Amino acid sequence: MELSTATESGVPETSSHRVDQNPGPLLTAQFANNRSDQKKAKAVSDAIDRSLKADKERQQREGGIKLLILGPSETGKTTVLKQLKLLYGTQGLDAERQTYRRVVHLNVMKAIQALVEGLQRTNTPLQRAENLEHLEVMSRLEPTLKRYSITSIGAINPAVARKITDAKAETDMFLEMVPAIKALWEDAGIQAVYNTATQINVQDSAKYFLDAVDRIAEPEYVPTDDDILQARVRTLAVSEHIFNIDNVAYRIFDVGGQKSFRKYWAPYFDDVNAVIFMTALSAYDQPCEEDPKLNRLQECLALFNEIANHKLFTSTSMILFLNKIDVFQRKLDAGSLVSKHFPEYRGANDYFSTTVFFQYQFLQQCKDLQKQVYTHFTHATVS
Ligand SMILES: Nc1nc2c(ncn2[C@@H]2O[C@H](COP(=O)(O)OP(=O)(O)OP(=O)(O)O)[C@@H](O)[C@H]2O)c(=O)[nH]1
Ligand SMILES: [Mg+2]
Repeated sequence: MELSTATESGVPETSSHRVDQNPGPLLTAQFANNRSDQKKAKAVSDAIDRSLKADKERQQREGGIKLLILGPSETGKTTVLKQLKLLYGTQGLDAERQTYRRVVHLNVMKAIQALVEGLQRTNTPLQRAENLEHLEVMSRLEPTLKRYSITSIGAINPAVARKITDAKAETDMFLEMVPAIKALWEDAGIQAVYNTATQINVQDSAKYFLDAVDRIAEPEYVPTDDDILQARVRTLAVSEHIFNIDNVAYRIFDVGGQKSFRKYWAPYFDDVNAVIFMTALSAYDQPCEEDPKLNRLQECLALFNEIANHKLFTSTSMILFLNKIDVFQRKLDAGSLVSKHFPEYRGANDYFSTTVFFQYQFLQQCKDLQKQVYTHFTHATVS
């Protein structure tokens, strides 16, 4: 992963204080029964409180450092987790490699489908008339494709079992679509939609996968680490992952970022050492999927406001990843104006000025001026 560091990041060390003897509640009761010894009882009670606190700290220390990866959907939370698996996991991404074969197939089909939708919505003509028959193939397969959806990898999820009924049928469908996918992706009409229509909801990895269709369609195709980093699977449930880094256990939680899944985050907010808050800078010109009237980055700022000022995170380190800087740069290069979506921005439309502006927008959300927010500009799909 490429990190461009604005400030140094860090996770606080837990206290090394240890209380070995816990007086226990029985002792307190004995003292409390004797009125003249109330002072002593209070002292013991305080000792118990201190002891419980120390126990909690020890538990936390022995249970590892707890880190949450939070942020809206599609900002790269699971991608960061994959990077951690590559860096610190015992088997990298091998455990999920086979499952990702199907994910990649689906990603390719959904990418071309989104581009075809964009073509139709923007009334862009195809360059080659003979490609019209491929549009027909696409629309014929669309209802079937809608039924296929992988929403979590490795997790037992009844919804997944219902949706993915037949992996072979899915692969056959992909292979049947390959000629249409290739011809359409090479068509100048589709390329124009990809290059200019930033408003269409096509995934960031579309070009990566569509350029690689021949390799992906090979019978022995096995996804590479890069393929897995680029692949998109919506996270539904909160999942916990344990990494041992320099003999310290890190318990890292990945959550589903869509609005409807955020209600499941709160039970994990206790005793958190650090929060990595993910945001996709490239979303500055995109509407929210759940609420198209809302700008994605505005919605992300509001969510960061909630998290950074949450009462359970007063002493939690806040690490802010301003992610997808590659896509962000590409949009600026294509002439997409930040001021069109953030009218209060009056500066130049270059990378440096705009990133300073966005960083300030995020830091401004934090009401506690003493709170350190460690900021990084990231490109999470670089291996
Ligand atoms: N180009 C580019 N793509 C990225 C970057 N980070 C993540 N992606 C891609 O963005 C897509 C979404 O990433 P995820 O990690 O699944 O997003 P998420 O935040 O976990 O989303 P939810 O699970 O829905 O909450 C994937 O296809 C990733 O490969 C980046 O820095 N640059
Ligand atoms: Mg995810």
